[in-house]
Amino acid sequence: SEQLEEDARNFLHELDVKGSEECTVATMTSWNYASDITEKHKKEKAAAELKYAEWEKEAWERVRKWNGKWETLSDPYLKRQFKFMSILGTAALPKHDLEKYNNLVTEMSTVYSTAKICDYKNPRSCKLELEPDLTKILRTSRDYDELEHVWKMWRYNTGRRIRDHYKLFVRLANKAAKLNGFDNMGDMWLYPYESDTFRDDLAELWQQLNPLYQQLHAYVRRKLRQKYGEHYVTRRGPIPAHLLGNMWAQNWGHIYDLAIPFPHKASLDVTPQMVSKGYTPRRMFELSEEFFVSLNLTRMPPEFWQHSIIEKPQGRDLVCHASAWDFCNAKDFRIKQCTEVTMNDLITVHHEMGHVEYFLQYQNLPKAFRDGANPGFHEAVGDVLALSVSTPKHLLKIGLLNEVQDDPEADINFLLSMALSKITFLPFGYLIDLWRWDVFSGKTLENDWNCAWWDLRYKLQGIKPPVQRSEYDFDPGAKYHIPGNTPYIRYFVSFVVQFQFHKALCIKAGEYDPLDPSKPLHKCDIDHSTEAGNALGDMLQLGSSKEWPEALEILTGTRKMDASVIREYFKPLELWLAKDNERHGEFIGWETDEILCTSEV
Ligand SMILES: O=C(CCC(O)(O)[C@H](Cc1ccccc1)NC(=O)c1ccccc1)N[C@@H](Cc1ccccc1)C(=O)O
Ligand SMILES: [Zn+2]
Repeated sequence: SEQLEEDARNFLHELDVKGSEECTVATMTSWNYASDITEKHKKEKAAAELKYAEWEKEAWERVRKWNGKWETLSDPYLKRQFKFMSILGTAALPKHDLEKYNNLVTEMSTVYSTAKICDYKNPRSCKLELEPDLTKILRTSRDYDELEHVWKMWRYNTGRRIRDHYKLFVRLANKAAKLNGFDNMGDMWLYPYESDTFRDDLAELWQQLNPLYQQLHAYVRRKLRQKYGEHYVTRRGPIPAHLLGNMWAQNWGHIYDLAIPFPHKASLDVTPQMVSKGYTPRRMFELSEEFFVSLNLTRMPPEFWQHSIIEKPQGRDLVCHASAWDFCNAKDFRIKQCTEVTMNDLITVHHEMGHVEYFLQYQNLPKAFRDGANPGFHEAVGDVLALSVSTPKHLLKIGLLNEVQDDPEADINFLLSMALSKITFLPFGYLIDLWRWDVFSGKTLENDWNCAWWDLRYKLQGIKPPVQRSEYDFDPGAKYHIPGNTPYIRYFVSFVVQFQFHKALCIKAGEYDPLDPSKPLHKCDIDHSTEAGNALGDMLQLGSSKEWPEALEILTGTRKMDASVIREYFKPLELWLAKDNERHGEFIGWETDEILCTSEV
C-alpha cells in the first residue's frame, strides 16, 4: 500500500542516518589502531567494535519486525535494502563470543603486522620487516640461500605463531555463520555474489585460464633453471617458491629481468626512471588522481590529502598492508599505504585509489548500497586504470619511458611483463579461498591444514616450498588476508572482470577495434577519454543497488564473467610461449615424488 511504502522509506532512512553515524565512530577507532598499533588504540577499537555490534543487532531486530511486510513492497530499491539489512553478520554472536572473535582477529593481524626477522648476513640484527625490507630482498636478491632464509623465517614468525588462534577463530566464525542461517563462514562469504552457481563458474574460469598459466610456468621454469641450475630448478618439477620475486609467489613481475624474451629491446621496468626523476609517494598519488580526473571522474576531497598515510611512519608499529577507508560521512576518505617509489607500488596506488573512487561515486546512496556491485568489482576499478597506465604508450606520455618501439618483439616483451603479474596471480587468487572454504566446511581437518595448503599450491601453481613443511607450520598465516580475515576470491574475480571492463572502456575510447590490427586490446590507453570515464562512472554510481550481472551488463553488454577477454589480451604471448616452449622441448606442467609436507600423525 502507499502508506506501507511511505513508512518503509522513513524507517530505512532513520536506520541509514544512525547507521552511518555509528559507522563513522567505529571506523575512526579502527583507523587509529591500524595506523598506530598501541594497547590504548587496541582497547578503544575493541570497545567500539562491541558498541557497533550492539547497534547492528538493534537495527536488525527492528528490521525483522518488518518480515512478512517488506516482501510485499512494490519498490525493488526498498526491498533490496531490507534484504541486505536482514543479514546481521558476526554481531549475531553472544557478546563474550564476539569479544573473543574480535580479539582473535586483532591479535592475528597484530602478529602479522609487527613480525620481524633476523638478517641472513648479520644474524644478530633482527629487525627486518616485511615492508620495505623483505619485499626488497625477495624483489632484488638472486642468492638462493638468502632467499630461502627470508622465506622460511617470515613463515616461522607469522604463520607458526597464529596457528592456534586460527583454530579458535574458525570455530567462532562458523558459529556466527550458523546464527545467520548459513552452513559455515565460507557460504556466508559468498552471499554478496548472489549466485548459486558461483563456485562452478569460478572452476570453469580457471579451466579456461590454466593452459595459458601452464605455458608461462614452463617458460619461466626454463629461465630460472638457466639462472640457478638444474639441481635447484629441475626440468619437469615444481618451481621452488622463494625464487619468484614475491613472498607468496603471487606476482612474478620482479624476475622479469631473468625472463625477458628479447633482451636487446627496451626494458619496461620504469622504477629506475621514477627514482631518477625524483618521484615521491605524493607525486604517485597525484598522478593517479589526474588520471581519474582526466576521465571526468571525481577528484580526491581535501580530507583525503589531510588524513591519508601514504608513507611508512617511523618509530611506531602499524598495519603496512595497503587499504582504503570510507568513514561513512560522505566527507572523510583515506588511504593507508607504506608506499615505495617503484613501478609495482605505482600500480598499487592506482588499486587503492580505485577503491576511493568507488566510495566517491556511490557516496550518496543509502549505506546498505555503499559497496561494490560485488567485492570483485571493488578490487577491479583501480586495476582497470592501471592497465592503461602500464602501456608503453602511456609511460611515454608521462615521461617514464623515452621511446616506444612498435614491433612484435617489443610487444612480446610487454605482454610477458604483464603476464608475470596478471596470469601468475590467477591460481593464487583462486586457491586461497579454495583452501579456506574447505577449512570452514570441515572438509580439511585441523591437522591437515598446512599439507592441504601445499597440495593446492603444488596442484594449481606448480610450486614447492624450498624446505619441507609440516603441520607445525601454518603457511596460510604468512599471507595478510588469512590473519586479516579478508576474503580473497574477490581478487580472482577482479583479475577476470577487469579485462572485461578494460575492453568495454577501450571501445568507448576508440582505442580498441577487434577488426583493426593496429588497435589490439593490449595497446589501449583510455587516458583522457570522457566517454570511457562516464561509462565507468555510471556503473560505479550503482554501488550494490543492482545485482552485479546487471551492473556488468550496463558497462560491457554481458551478464557473465568471461575468461575469453583476458585470453584475447594475451593471445600474441600465448602463441609465442607455445612455440618457444616447443622449440626448447619444454615439459608443460609439473610432477614430483618429493614429500612437500609431512603431516605429524
Ligand atoms: O590486498 C591487496 C590490496 C589491499 C586492498 O586494497 O585490497 C585492501 C585489503 C583490505 C585491507 C584491510 C581490510 C580489508 C581489506 N582492501 C581495501 O582497502 C578495501 C576493499 C574493499 C572496499 C574498501 C576497501 N591486494 C591483494 C591482491 C592484489 C590485487 C591487485 C594487484 C596485486 C595484488 C594482495 O596484495 O594480495
Ligand atoms: Zn583492494
